[in-house]
Amino acid sequence: MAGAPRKKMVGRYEVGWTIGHGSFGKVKFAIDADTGVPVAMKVLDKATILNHRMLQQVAAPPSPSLDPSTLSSSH
Ligand SMILES: Nc1ncnc2c1ncn2[C@@H]1O[C@H](COP(=O)(O)OP(=O)(O)OP(=O)(O)O)[C@@H](O)[C@H]1O
Repeated sequence: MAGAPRKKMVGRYEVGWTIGHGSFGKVKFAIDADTGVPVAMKVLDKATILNHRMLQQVAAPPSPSLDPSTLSSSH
């Protein structure tokens, strides 16, 4: 018996399907497992980060602006 499919977790976020694609990677639907709040999680392409010298920004300490944005009705 295979059982239920494994949930992919990134930190406290349960990652789901791909919502869209942008210039720097893709955006995934995710749920904050602690609160149940749905968010949009941007997944950056490693090669693009290196090419654009964005590594310092990505490695910076977490700040509110780096948190996955809450899904908005504008998208
Ligand atoms: N907060 C969000 N809620 C719902 N969907 C989103 C959200 N943010 C992004 N998306 C979806 O993901 C797609 C890609 O978004 P993303 O921000 O990566 O690209 P972008 O708008 O082209 O900006 P960038 O130039 O930074 O790549 C959007 O077109 C939209 O479909």
